[in-house]
Amino acid sequence: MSSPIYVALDTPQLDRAKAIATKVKAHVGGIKLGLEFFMANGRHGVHEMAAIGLPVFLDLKLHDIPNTVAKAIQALGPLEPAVLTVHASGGRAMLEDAKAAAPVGTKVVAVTMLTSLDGDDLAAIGVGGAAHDQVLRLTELARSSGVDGIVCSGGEVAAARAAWKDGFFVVPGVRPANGSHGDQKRVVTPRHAMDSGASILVVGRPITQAENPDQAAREIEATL
Ligand SMILES: O=C(O)c1cc(=O)[nH]c(=O)n1[C@@H]1O[C@H](COP(=O)(O)O)[C@@H](O)[C@H]1O
Repeated sequence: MSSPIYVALDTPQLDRAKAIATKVKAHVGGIKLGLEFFMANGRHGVHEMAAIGLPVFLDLKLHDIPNTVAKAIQALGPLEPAVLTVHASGGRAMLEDAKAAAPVGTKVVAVTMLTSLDGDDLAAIGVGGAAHDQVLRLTELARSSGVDGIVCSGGEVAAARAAWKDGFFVVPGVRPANGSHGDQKRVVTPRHAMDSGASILVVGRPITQAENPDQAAREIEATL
C-alpha cells in the first residue's frame, strides 16, 4: 500500500519543489501544491510537478460564491488533480456546485476549521462553542452536500469519521513528538492521526525544512 503521507511543497520555487519531491518520492504517497506554489508557478508548474509521477493534491482552498467557485474548478479541470480543496464555510450551494464542476476522478474535500485556529479564534470571528463542535457541524454540511471528504485536525478526525464512515479524511497540522508547532495550534502526531481514522496526512515543514528531507519522511513513515 502506498504511503498516506502527502508532502506539502510550500515554496514559490519550482526547482526546489521538484528537488524535494524527487528526494522523498519513495516515502510519500503524493505531493500537495498550495497557494504559494500555484501563485508563483500556475498551471505550468502543476504540470511539471505531475510529471514526477506522484498524485497531485491541489490545495487552493476555494471560497467564493457558487458560480465563481464552479467556474474556477472548471478552469482547473484539465489538471485533473487527485484532490482539490474548498472551504466548507462557503456553504451548501457552493459545495454542491464545486463537486459538480470537478473532474470525475478528483476528490473534492472541504476544509472545516484551519488547524492554525483554536477556540479563541472562533470566538473572535463570532462563532460560539468549541472547535470540536464547529468541525462536526461543517463535516455534516460537507457530507450532506455530496463532496468526498473533509480536512480537519487529528483531534477531531475520530469523531468526524464516526459520523461519516466512508468519507475521505485529510489531516494536516501533524508533528512528530517534540516537533516545532510553528503557526499550527491543533496538532497531533502522525501516528495519532492515522490511528484516529485519517485517510491521508499532510506534512510540510517537518519534511521540507529538515536537513535531510528523505530521512525525515522515512522516519515519519516508520512511525505509522
Ligand atoms: O488544507 C490543508 O492542507 C491545510 C488545512 C489546514 O487546516 N491546515 C493546514 O496546515 N493545511 C495545509 O497543510 C500544510 C501544513 O504544513 P506544515 O505545518 O508545514 O506541516 C500547509 O500546506 C497548509 O496549507
